[in-house]
Amino acid sequence: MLELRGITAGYEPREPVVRDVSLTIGDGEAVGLLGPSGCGKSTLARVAALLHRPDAGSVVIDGEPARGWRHGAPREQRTAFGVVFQQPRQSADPRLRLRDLIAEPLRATGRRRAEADARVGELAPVVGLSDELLARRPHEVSDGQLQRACVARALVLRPRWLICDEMTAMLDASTTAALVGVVEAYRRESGAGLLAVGHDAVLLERWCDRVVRWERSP
Ligand SMILES: Nc1ncnc2c1ncn2[C@@H]1O[C@H](COP(=O)(O)OP(=O)(O)OP(=O)(O)O)[C@@H](O)[C@H]1O
Repeated sequence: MLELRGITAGYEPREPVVRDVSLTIGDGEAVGLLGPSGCGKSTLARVAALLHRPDAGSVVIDGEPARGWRHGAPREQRTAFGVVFQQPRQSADPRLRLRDLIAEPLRATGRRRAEADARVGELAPVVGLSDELLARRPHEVSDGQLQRACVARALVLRPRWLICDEMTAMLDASTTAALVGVVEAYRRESGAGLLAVGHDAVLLERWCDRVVRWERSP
């Protein structure tokens, strides 16, 4: 179970964008978070993935409170999360070929080249990337192709939890369907839970077991 308990968070301690929000995601559950632009959904998603330290409240992962944030989080907690953001170009190192971008979390956690190559070889067809695309750098591929690589990168360590922050906002209908299908296939096989943030009520209602709606900044 992933629990967000009484989270207050933002960028100015005196003006939090998220105030005292609690949300629980059960094992294997898919929860959608809908709300207007600027209400703090991405901020909460980043707190859930241990990427943003809240001003108050706690994140409890399978009964254990988060023991740090970003690189200060212990590896086993940090790597329990796979995260996909809206803008693949902002989260992709422009120097890396797609195959290295997907393998980045494996290299960062000290896995050998052969293991990384094998895992990338397994994931590339799942997300629909050919060998030729894997050899390209981000500026040589479309946003949809880059987002396919970012989804593979999010799955590469076999996370227990997926946090998808407007993962499909920039994508056409067929790439959206393909990537939601990839996430769902992974969840069926692994039992991972999901927090999917977005604006598209139709998509989230179809995708998730439960949708939480924020009307305005809580
Ligand atoms: N790095 C930052 N520094 C300062 N303020 C920020 C930062 N990131 C977001 N904000 C502000 O925090 C508020 C909430 O932003 P957030 O991105 O969490 O909202 P959101 O609901 O995800 O919006 P959207 O749907 O448009 O992505 C906004 O007013 C935004 O301007």
